[in-house]
Amino acid sequence: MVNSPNHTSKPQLHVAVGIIKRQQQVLLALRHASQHQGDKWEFPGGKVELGETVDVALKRELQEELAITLTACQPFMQIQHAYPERDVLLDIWLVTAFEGVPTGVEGQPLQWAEISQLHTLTFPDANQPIVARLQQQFTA
Ligand SMILES: Nc1nc2c([nH]c(=O)n2[C@H]2C[C@H](O)[C@@H](COP(=O)(O)OP(=O)(O)OP(=O)(O)O)O2)c(=O)[nH]1
Ligand SMILES: [Mg+2]
Repeated sequence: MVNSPNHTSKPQLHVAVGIIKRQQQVLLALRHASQHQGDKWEFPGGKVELGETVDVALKRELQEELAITLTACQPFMQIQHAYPERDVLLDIWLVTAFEGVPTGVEGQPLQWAEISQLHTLTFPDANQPIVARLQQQFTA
């Protein structure tokens, strides 16, 4: 394919992901059954659009999906993962300040999950290193 830099036909997605932390908990949203990696818990976020910086994309996604306004964040980690049907670059940010009350605008269930219990939940396959790093960094 002419437009694909690595000459494969797999989509390459750049995804802005927010870890919204409150004391020893993080906010999770349940992906809809019909979505890629459906019925799994995600950190809210979504695809970076053409011409957007990642932090601008994250701010937009958190507004669209949760109706909160991101006011401060810092880079946390990046994960490149090859799913059979698409490759993703997860650009993960720690959200350190926001305004508003998170709401599942798109009807998605939300939960504040204890960081120490994250390993008991089902996440997209790419997320394992995020869970490991959160537990390493924020649990005793
Ligand atoms: N938001 C999010 N996406 C993740 C995580 N882990 C993971 O593998 N992904 C993958 C699943 C999807 O393939 C991709 C996100 O794409 P998406 O289609 O859900 O993005 P979006 O929010 O822009 O969705 P849409 O508006 O197009 O419906 O990243 C995660 O923790 N959070
Ligand atoms: Mg999304």
